[in-house]
Amino acid sequence: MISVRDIKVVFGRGTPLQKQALNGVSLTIEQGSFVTVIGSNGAGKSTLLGVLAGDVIPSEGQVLIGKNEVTRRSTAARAGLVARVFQDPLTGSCGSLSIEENLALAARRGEKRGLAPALGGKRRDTFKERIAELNLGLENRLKDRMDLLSGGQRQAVSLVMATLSGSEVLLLDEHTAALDPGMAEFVMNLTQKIVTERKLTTMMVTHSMRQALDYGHRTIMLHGGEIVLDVAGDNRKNLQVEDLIAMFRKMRGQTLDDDALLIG
Ligand SMILES: Nc1ncnc2c1ncn2[C@@H]1O[C@H](COP(=O)(O)OP(=O)(O)OP(=O)(O)O)[C@@H](O)[C@H]1O
Repeated sequence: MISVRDIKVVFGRGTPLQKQALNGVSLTIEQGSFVTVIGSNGAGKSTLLGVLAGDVIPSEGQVLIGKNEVTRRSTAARAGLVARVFQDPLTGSCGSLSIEENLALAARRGEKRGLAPALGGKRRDTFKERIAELNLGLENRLKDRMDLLSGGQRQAVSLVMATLSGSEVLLLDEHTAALDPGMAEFVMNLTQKIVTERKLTTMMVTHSMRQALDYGHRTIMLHGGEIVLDVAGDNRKNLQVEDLIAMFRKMRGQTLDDDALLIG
């Protein structure tokens, strides 16, 4: 479960560039619920993920992950609670380490022990099984360096890594935006499968209105650091991509020139 209460974030306080990125955001996401997050550029989406991951410490408000109050805990201190997959396939895994070394590190996230014991025979078998489930043939390449993989393969492995330490919260920051459409769909279907099987409480930021409505249980829209739309159930089922685009237009008070991008 994730619960944020009246979160306020101000960047560059007291400078001419002062920016209120989040302005009193409150949100509760039940255990196992998958929420998609949309909003125009600068709406505060990444800042909200940062508040949950620990990159951004809010000036006001409270963040709870499960029963843990983590508002002021560093990213490292909450690493065992929260897993994250980024837009750039090169972020979040280490290119110069092998696939299995990356998996071993991910399995030990939030712990202090070294790498060596993490790569014992039993662990290796588990990694092999988990990677084989991707059906990408990577189970025979566990000793290959991570930077030999394509962007899509790397995101698929990153998703497996995100589930290895037992974190119950998964944060996805436009994790398919850099992939070609076919690979993006593969990674999205994989995401849905992993989230459902492992009952992960998930928040996914996307610029694709289609993805926002097709995946998950609930959609929120941020604008100007505030939640301006929060839909689930039948209300969400009845919502069309065109409705979301119309809301974007209304919020921005202008015609979008990148509708095609948003629909994709
Ligand atoms: N570290 C920072 N220092 C100063 N301003 C920041 C910082 N991070 C974000 N901002 C500002 O806060 C606002 C919200 O940014 P944020 O990155 O959360 O938006 P976003 O909705 O993720 O946008 P995008 O879709 O463009 O990624 C923006 O005006 C941004 O310029």
